[in-house]
Amino acid sequence: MTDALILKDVRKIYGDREAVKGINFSVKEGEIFGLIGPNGAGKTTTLRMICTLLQVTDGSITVCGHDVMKEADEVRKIISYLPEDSGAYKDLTGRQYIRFMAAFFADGEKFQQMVDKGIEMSNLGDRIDSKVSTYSKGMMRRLLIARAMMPEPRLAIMDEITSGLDVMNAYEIREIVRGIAKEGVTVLISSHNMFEVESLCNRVAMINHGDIVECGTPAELKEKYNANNLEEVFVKAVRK
Ligand SMILES: Nc1ncnc2c1ncn2[C@@H]1O[C@H](COP(=O)(O)OP(=O)(O)OP(=O)(O)O)[C@@H](O)[C@H]1O
Repeated sequence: MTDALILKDVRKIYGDREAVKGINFSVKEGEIFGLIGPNGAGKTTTLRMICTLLQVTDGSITVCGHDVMKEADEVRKIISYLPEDSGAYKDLTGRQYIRFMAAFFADGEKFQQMVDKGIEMSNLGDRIDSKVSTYSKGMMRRLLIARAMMPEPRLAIMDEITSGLDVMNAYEIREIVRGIAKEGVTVLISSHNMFEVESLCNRVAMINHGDIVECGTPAELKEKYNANNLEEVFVKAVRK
């Protein structure tokens, strides 16, 4: 398997604060990879650098062979990013929102294909014609994931996709993410919920205070630390 994403010695400095301290990890094509760590660890900063939304202070990031600094336009064509706090225009219906967003990417037949795919993926049934302002958090998240997947990215990046959702909705979103990966899309998620990541991700990198403290499959890490779950691994790894 080739690497869809490679980070080499990546640093981010905000003013006098070093938020990301020279991190290294790579994500293989078709993997679901989790970047996990507590609040303020540097997850969002890392995702935003990968998405070309933040300048990298030092080091390099390559997405499917393209350098995020030197080939930002190429990178933007092959990724999608779903920020944690993203929303949709509340006065539009789900269908209108999907059509509005698809128009940025395509026209003619391709536009219609994109809209059909988005509507199917959102799985909103009749509610696709209700105003977004009437959607539950779970429905909103499904609509946003559908929007993010419409342009068929090679790398889908999602920040805390299940935060604020109840058990059923979070379960459903994880199923959608598994489906996306089955279609061959590489998925990078961030989360502070270590239990959810364990069941969803092929591999994880644990980040704490801007440093990667561990990286591997959940099974490898649990064995290495003789731990029952990733939360225990994390606690043991940061105490090393
Ligand atoms: N624009 C900014 N200016 C200055 N410091 C920032 C800025 N954005 C983030 N930081 C700091 O960088 C560090 C990493 O923040 P980041 O948001 O990347 O963490 P995170 O792991 O995503 O946390 P959370 O789970 O709370 O979203 C924190 O100490 C944060 O306060």
